[in-house]
Amino acid sequence: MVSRNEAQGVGPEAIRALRGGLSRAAFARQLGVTPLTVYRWELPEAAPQARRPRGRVAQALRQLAEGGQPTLPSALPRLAGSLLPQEMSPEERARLTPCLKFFQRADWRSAENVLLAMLASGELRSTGARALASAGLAYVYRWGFEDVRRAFTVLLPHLAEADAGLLPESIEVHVHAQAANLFASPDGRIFDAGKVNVHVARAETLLRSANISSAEVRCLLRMAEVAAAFHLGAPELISRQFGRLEETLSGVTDPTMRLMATHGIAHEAAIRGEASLATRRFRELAQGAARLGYGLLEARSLAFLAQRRLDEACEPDEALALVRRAREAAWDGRLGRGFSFIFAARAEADALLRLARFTEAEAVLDQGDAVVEDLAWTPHPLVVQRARLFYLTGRYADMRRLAVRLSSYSGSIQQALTHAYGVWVEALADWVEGNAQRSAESFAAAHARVLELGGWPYLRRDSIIAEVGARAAANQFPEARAALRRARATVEQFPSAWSTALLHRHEGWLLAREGRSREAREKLEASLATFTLAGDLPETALTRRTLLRVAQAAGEPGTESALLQSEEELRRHGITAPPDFSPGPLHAQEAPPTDAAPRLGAESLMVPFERLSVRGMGAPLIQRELVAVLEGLFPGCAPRLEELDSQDRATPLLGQTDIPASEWVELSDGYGRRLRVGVAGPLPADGRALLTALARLAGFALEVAVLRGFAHHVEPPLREPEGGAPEMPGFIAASPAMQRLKAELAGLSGSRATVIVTGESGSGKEVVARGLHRLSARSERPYVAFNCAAVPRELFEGQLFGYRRGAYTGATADHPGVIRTAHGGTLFLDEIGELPLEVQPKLLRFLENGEIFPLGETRPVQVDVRVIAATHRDLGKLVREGRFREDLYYRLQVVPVRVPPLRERREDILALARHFIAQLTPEGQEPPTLGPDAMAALVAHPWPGNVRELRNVIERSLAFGPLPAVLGADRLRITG
Ligand SMILES: Nc1ncnc2c1ncn2[C@@H]1O[C@H](COP(=O)(O)OP(=O)(O)OP(=O)(O)O)[C@@H](O)[C@H]1O
Repeated sequence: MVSRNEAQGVGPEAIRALRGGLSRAAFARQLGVTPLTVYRWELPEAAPQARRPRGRVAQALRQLAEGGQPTLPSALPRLAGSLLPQEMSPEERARLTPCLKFFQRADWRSAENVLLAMLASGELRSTGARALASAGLAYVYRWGFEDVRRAFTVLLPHLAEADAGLLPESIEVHVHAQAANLFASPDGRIFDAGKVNVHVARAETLLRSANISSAEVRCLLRMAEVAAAFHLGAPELISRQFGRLEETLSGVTDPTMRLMATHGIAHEAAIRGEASLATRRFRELAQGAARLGYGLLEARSLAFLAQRRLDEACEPDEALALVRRAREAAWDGRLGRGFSFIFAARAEADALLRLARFTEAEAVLDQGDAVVEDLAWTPHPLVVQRARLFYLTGRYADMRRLAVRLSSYSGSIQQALTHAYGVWVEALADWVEGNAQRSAESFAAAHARVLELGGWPYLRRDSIIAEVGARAAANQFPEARAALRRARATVEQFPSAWSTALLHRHEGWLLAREGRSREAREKLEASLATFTLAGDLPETALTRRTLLRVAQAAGEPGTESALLQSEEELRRHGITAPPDFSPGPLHAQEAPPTDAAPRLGAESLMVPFERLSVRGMGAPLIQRELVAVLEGLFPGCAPRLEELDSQDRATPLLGQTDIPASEWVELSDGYGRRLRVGVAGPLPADGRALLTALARLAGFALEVAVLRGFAHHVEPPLREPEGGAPEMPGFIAASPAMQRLKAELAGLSGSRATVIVTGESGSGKEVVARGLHRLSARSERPYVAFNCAAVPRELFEGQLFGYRRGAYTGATADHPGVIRTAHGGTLFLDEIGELPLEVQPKLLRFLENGEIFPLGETRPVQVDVRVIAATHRDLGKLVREGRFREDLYYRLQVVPVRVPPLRERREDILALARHFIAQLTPEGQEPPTLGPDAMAALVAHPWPGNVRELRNVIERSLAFGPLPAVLGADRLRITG
C-alpha cells in the first residue's frame, strides 16, 4: 500500500501503485495528461527528466492514495474502477481461445451461442475477458449477420471502458478495431468516417506501444479504412486503401477473414472498371464462401456476380438463378435483410426488366428500397433500374420525383455520386419528354461530375452513351460525334456487351439523323442482334422499332406493316416508351437496297464483324452470335456449331443438324478444344471465304473472352514451375494437355489443399496423385493409397479412422487407420464416389479441421495429412441423386484436376508405348523398337481402357515368345 508520506509527495512509487494494472496511456487519459508526463512522474527523483504531479492533479492523487474521495479532476473517480481485475486470467483465456476456430470456419451461430453463454453465465470476471468476448460477438453480428446495430449494442459499454482506460492494451486494441469497422459499416445512421480514423489511430498506437503483431487486427483496420473510403464515395482513396489492404492480407491466415478482405478487393476491381477481373473474383468468392458455409458472403458475391453477368449480356435467367441461389444462401428465413440484399434486389430487378416482367421488378425494387430506407443508405444503387422501369412504362412524373429524391439526398453515404445520379435521371426525364437539348446538357453534366469524382465506371458509361443519342436528337452533330468518341473509349476501357449494344443503337440513331442510313442500319442490326441474343425483350423491341423507322425514312418498301407489328410487340410487353425522343426528319440520302439476295463482299461483313467483336461478350454468347450471324448472312443455310474430339468425332452444340452441311470451318474455343462451324449449301461465290473469315474472328473472340475471364468456366490458371517443367520420373507427358497438367501439379506442390483428380478409368489418376506427392515437401513422408470401392461397408470407418481394441466385435488389436498411417504425408482416396454416406460427414470434419475420432476413442486425434481424392464418376450427379453429400462435394472441389482420356491426347500414345516396352523388357535384353505398322495401329486405336489398356497390350505383346528387334502390328494384337 502507499505510505502517507509517499502519497503526500506523490512520489514515483505512489504513482506506480495508483496506476496498478492500467497502461500508462490509459492512466494518462484518466488524468487528462500525456503518457510521457506519467512516465516522467514515475522516474526516480534523481533522474534529470523526472517531474512530479502538480496542482489539482497532485491534490486529487493524494486524496486517492489516502483512500479518500478525490474531488478533482472529474475523471478520477473512474480510477477506482481500474483497481478491479482487468487482465484476463489464464482460465478465461483458455475458455475464449477455442472461439477463434468458429470465426475461422465462419460458424457464426456457434460463435454467437458460445460467447453469449459465457457472458451470461458470469464465468468471465475480468473486464478484459468480458470486453474481448463482446468484441468477438460484435464481429459475429457485423460480418456473419450484417446486423450492425446489434453489434454496436454489444460493443458500446466496452468502448466506454476503453475510453476510461479500464482495459488491458492487448484487448483494447480489439475493441478499437471492431469500433473502427462498426463506424465504417454500411449503415447511414452509424457511419462516421471521422470516428473510423480515431479508432484506427488508437488501435495503431496500441499495436505499436504494446508490440502486438497481429496480421488479423491490421487487416481489420485496413478493411475499416477501405469501407469508409467506399461509403464516402472517394474512388482514389479507395484504391489507395485497397493497396494497403492487399499488402496486409498476405500475413492473414484466417480463411474467413481472407475471404472478407478479398470481397473488398473484388469490389475495388469493379469500381475501377476491371470488369473481367471483378467477374472472376466474385465467382471465386461465391465458391469459396459456399465451401466454407459462409452464407452471407456467398449471397453477396452471387448478387454482384449476377450484376456482372448481366453487364456481360448473359441471359436474364442465368442472373435470376444466381439471385435465387443468393436468397437461398442467406435470406430465405436465415438472415435479416441487410446491405447485401440491396444488391441482390438490383440484379434481380435488372433481370426481370429484361424479361419485361415490370410488376415483379417493381416489387423487388420496393423490397430493396425498404432496406435502403432502413439503413439510411444512398438510394442510387437501385436508381438505374427504377429509371428504366419508369422509362419503359411511361411513368415520367415518377421519374421526375426520383430525380428530386436523388438531388435532395442529404445523407453522408456517397452523397456527391448520388447527386450525379440525380442529374442523370433528370436528363433522362428531359429526354423522354422530348427536350433533347436540355437532356444532352444534363447527361454531359452528369458525366463531367462523375469524371471529377473519379472511378464509378457504370455512371460514366451510362451518361456518355446517353449523351450521344441526346446530342443526335438535338441535331448537335459535331458534339454528338465528340461524345461518340468518348463513349467508345469508355466502353473500350470498361467492356460490357450490353452497353456496347446500347451504344450501337445510339450511334445508329446518330448516323440516321446524319443521313447515313445504310451505316445506321448496320449499327442498329448489330445492336438488335446482341439484345436479341441476350434475351432482353424491351431493348430488342425498342431497337427493332428504331431500325424499322430508319428503314421507313430511307424509303424501304414494306416497312409499314413491320412497324405495326413492332408496335404490337411493344404493346404486348407493356412498353409505352415513346417511339424515339424528338424524332425529327430523317434524311433519306441513300437508295435502299433493292434485292433481298445475300449481300456479300466487304460491305456485308460490317454487321457480322461488329457483332462478333463486341467486347465483354461471354463465350456462350459469342458462339450463339456466330450461328445467328451466319443465319442472317446465308438465309436458310442451316448453320451449326459442333465440338470435335481428337478422333474428329463431333458433338453438336448449337444450330440445325438435320440438313447435312456442305462447308465446314474449324476454330478453337479458346481453351484449346476444337470446334467447327458448318453450313448447308449452296453458298454464293465468296461464301466459303466469308465463312472462314467469320469463324476465325469468332475463334479470336472466344480466345479473348477466355483470356479476359468472360468465359463461362474459368479454368485454373497454369503456374509454370520455375526453371521449366518439373521432373516427374516415370510420368509420361508428351502431349500439350499433359504438359499443362504437369505444370499445374508443380503449381500445387507447395500447397496443402485437397485435390480431386477426375478422369476415366485407367487414365492415370493414381499416377497423378503419386506425382503430386513426390513433388511436394511431403515426399519423404508416407504416401498411403486407399481404395474406397474395395472395403466392405461395415469395416469402412475403422479402416479409415482406426479403432481401439474392443471397439467392436472382432477388433482384437488397436488399428491406427489409414489416415493416421499417412500422418505427415499424403493420403490418396481412390474411388471417392463409393464412400458410404454415413462416413461422409466424418471425412468432411477431418478435411475441415484435421481431426478424426477413431472408434472407441473418446477424444479427437489431430492428424496432418494432405488428401488427394480421385474418381471416374460424375460426383455432381451423385450429389443430385442424393448419394454424395453436397458439403463434402464442395469441400473436395477446392482444386480439381482433370486427367484427359488417352484419345484426347494422342501425342502421348507412342511415348507411353515406348515407356512400357522399356519398363517390361526383362533385364539384360534389348527393348524392341516399334515398327511403322505398329505405330500406325497404336495411334489409330480409340483406347477406351486408356493408358491401362495400352500397358496391357504392350505387356501381352512382349509376353509370348522371344523378343523381336522390331515390334510389328501383328505382335501387338490390339483387340476391340
Ligand atoms: N502418364 C503416365 N505415365 C506413365 N504411366 C502411366 C501414365 N498414366 C497412366 N499410367 C499407367 O497406366 C496404368 C493405369 O493408371 P492409373 O492406375 O493411375 O489409372 P486410374 O485413372 O487411377 O485408374 P482407375 O480409375 O481404374 O483407378 C498404371 O499402370 C499407370 O502406371
